[in-house]
Amino acid sequence: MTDIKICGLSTSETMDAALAAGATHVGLVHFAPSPRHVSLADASRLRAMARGKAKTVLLLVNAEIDVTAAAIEAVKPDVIQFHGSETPEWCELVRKQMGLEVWKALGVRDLPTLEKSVRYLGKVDRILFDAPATALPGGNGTSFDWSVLTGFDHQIPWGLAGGLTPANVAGAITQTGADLVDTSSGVEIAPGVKDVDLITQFCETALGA
Ligand SMILES: O=C(O)c1ccccc1NCC(=O)[C@H](O)[C@H](O)COP(=O)(O)O
Repeated sequence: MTDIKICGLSTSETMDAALAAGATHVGLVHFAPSPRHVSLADASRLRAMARGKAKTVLLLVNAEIDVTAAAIEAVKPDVIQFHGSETPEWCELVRKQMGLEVWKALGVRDLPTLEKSVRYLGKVDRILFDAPATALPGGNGTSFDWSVLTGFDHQIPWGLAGGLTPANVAGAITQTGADLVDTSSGVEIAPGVKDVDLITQFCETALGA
């Protein structure tokens, strides 16, 4: 069965919807320029709702070490997702020092980008293949050409992100064989405004694929 991450949750109502619909992972964005940014206090409150029901993924972008440590200490996520230009060495350091699951997002343009992921082998728990950064490092609602994934020798568990919606997620799973699908703007009615019905539809469709 494919794991499902609903990213960029910021309200109790939409967190409840994601948990009720069967999301395996819920994402909290702590990155001030994002319309989905949540404070550490709000992230901690939302994290408590998910405890024991889904894994909480805290998302940071090129954060300094003190900010990273403070965020992990405050929110106590199950997973930290790095969505900037964090190096394999940085990911490994955080994974060892903080003792939690570490994911690295990579914006995919072509096969060489996929090949870059191998540098993270043994240093992260999952690679998230996303569309390349545009206005924001992620959460832009754009897809990449999934055909580059065909035949690639994945050495690290991976997930698929970028422009996934209730309408295309089943096809994405069938085409790519992703172990995890991740959506943010595909379940929104405006940037940062999640919709309960779209969250439910996305999860139902992904679970049925
Ligand atoms: O969601 C954001 O606002 C965001 C901001 C900065 C870095 C990453 C961000 N999101 C990361 C995610 O994991 C998204 O779910 C992923 O990029 C897919 O987004 P979308 O194409 O909107 O479904």
